[in-house]
Amino acid sequence: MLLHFTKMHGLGNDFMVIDLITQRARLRDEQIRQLADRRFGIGFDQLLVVEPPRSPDMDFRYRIFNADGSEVENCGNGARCFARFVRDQRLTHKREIHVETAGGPLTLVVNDDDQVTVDMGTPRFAPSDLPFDATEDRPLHSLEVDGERYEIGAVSMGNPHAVLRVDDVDSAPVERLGPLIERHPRFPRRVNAGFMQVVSPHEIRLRVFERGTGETLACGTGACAAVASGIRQGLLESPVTVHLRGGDLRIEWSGDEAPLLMTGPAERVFEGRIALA
Ligand SMILES: N[C@@H](CCC[C@H](N)C(=O)O)C(=O)O
Repeated sequence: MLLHFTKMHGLGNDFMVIDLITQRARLRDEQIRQLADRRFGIGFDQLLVVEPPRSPDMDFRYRIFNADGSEVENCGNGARCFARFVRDQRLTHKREIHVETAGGPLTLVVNDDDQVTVDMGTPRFAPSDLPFDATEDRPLHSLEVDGERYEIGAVSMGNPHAVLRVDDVDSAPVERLGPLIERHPRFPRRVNAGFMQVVSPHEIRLRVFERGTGETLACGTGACAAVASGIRQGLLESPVTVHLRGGDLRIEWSGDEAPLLMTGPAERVFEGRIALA
């Protein structure tokens, strides 16, 4: 069968987006890995799937798969692309869109300048929310990696994040530590590893080694988690501009139970049809 797809990106974090409301398909893990391959397939960091909602209060169900085929709870850059996709495909005309994800409900708002603001919900720090093997909920946890001790913030944005503060993201050992943190035994479902450089209370630089994908040019939930961890540690104040290798995001969070808002662009690159085996 031929499956219609759209290739999109949010700050260079790239996606294959498929509409499973007007089309039918069931993708196996190995098919997702093959489609994600940048030489033998289409190439993407995540596959985003649009489905009908299960709850009548929601507009869509939004499912996310990493390049390794694993299904995950949330994807921030993907959420902005999702909003743009459902409007471009005329699946909705709404500017405020409510979606179900495996990590909880999200509200996506398409602004007049076509940037998208996502209400990402409230950051969670309890170790059991990630999950993370630790007895206390603390701003920083000591983690031994490759014989060295690091202080990390543990944050759930629906999906799990470990945030490590570094002096300079350009020289940070992302390629070496990223995979070790991702698969650290204290994170039983693996984790996304963020490397945050604080530039000022309102500005950070960030690189993220993503669970199931590797380092990406930008990670939306990673940006939210880094800012939430930085605010909790008293290093940052809302709003915060996050400089990622693919561009900038604006994050606002007034703390405690307040929702965290992420604003940034969403771009369509091309459309195509692919034969599924
Ligand atoms: N790129 C995403 C995050 C995608 C999921 C992540 N790799 C995970 O496994 O949790 C973003 O923009 O948030």
